[in-house]
Amino acid sequence: MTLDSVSSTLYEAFVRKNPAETEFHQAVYEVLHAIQPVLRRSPELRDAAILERLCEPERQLMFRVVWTDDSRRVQVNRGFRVGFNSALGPYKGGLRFHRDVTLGTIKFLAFEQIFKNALTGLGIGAGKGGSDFDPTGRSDTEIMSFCQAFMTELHRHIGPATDVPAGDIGVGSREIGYLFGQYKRLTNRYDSGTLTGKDPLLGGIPARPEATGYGTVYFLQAMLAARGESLDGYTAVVSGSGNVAFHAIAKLRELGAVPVVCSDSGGYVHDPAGIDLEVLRDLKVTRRERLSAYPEHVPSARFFPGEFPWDVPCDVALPCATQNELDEQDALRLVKNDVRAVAEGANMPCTPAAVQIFREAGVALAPGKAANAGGVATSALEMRQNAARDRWTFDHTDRTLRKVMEDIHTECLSTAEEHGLSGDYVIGANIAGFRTVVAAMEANGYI
Ligand SMILES: NC(=O)C1=CN([C@@H]2O[C@H](COP(=O)(O)OP(=O)(O)OC[C@H]3O[C@@H](n4cnc5c(N)ncnc54)[C@H](O)[C@@H]3O)[C@@H](O)[C@H]2O)C=CC1
Ligand SMILES: O=C(O)CCC(=O)C(=O)O
Repeated sequence: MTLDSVSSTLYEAFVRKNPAETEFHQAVYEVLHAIQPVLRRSPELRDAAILERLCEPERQLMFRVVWTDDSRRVQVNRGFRVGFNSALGPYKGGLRFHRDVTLGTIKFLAFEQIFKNALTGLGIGAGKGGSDFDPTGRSDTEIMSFCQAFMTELHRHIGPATDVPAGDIGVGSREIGYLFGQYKRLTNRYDSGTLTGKDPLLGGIPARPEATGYGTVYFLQAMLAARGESLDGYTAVVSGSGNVAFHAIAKLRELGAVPVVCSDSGGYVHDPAGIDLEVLRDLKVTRRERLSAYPEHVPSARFFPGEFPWDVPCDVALPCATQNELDEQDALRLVKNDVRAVAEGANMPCTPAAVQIFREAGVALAPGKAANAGGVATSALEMRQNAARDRWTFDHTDRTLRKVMEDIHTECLSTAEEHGLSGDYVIGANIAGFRTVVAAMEANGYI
């Protein structure tokens, strides 16, 4: 994947300006590469420095988070919130709590969110935040203490019309509840539109926990249908066992596929009979344990410590854990095993070399910014529900989500076709998202 000389000069300047933020560089490079045909057709975009604007966050917050652990020791973490682009609406995107989080991680995630949120068509700008706080092994009171300290600083910068955070890795409805409670205490504002992914008791929309995983599978289903195939009887390999992976596995089973693998940072489990959802829920959701305990409950399953699952033969692969978890060698293994389609439930899980292998092999590849857009889309529906003081049902939300995902699929497909790259969803998603956000920036008077 090479850039033309103008984009290449721009990219080099961008890297100099954002040193050492390699994930951010990777995300920007993919977009620059994908939109080259648009820039060739519309050279005026270069004159308006549209790419320089797009790659520079509108605002970046970095703050100290001080909290006390259960043994009364003072802990200091770093908090982040990046508002990347507000052309389409309030900043929208999740919070990630993970020990590896840096400003560069948050910038990459917020940048991806620009195009993803544009694809939903739901009037949301792009943001992302988080902390290098490591929730592993922390008690419930420690999680609450951290969330309250984090919100003590963040509350000044967010609001239902400004910036609406939600969950991501390490942040689920429990954490959103603690964050929201503190937000209300500090602001004296009790309307529920400032955070999404809330428990329905606090104003959350039903099906938000399911939405990212379900949406990824709806996209995958549409992609297979466009090739005259279906999920029925297909073997699936899913990485991760968190929010996205769990609900992707559930939907795959419902649609007749057999998901035989899931994983966590300790390794992967292979269950040839199909992952048992009740066992998985009990281990990962209820008891927050390691996946290595799965074979204690399902003796026919095997756990592979320290390994990635991509050499298990499958028809469809769904990387749903984290960025760059599937590399060139993994892609070659999947292609050798005749994988039909790959759907990115996670953000940027395939390395650029892996993406290239899938492209050359003609494997249908759904990029995260399209495939996992169901989560943020359903968050936008939650904002709509909250603003109208309404209550949606699970079925209504799920039907709307499915339609949003089918529409995104159609837009990616037709955009790729328009540029002579039929079936290339990476090009289709990037160009379609880019066109929408740039049109909005232009309509706003190029802010
Ligand atoms: N929660 C949401 O609604 C959305 C999440 N995503 C993306 O989906 C991915 C998963 O997020 P969630 O399921 O929400 O998080 P989660 O915290 O519920 O689960 C994360 C999973 O990834 C695994 N994991 C984390 N770091 C890892 C590493 N370094 N190596 C191997 N496995 C690792 C964890 O063990 C866990 O199974 C992330 O890339 C996130 O950005 C994308 C769109 C929306
Ligand atoms: O629901 C949201 O606002 C955030 C979802 C998210 O963080 C993502 O799409 O990666």
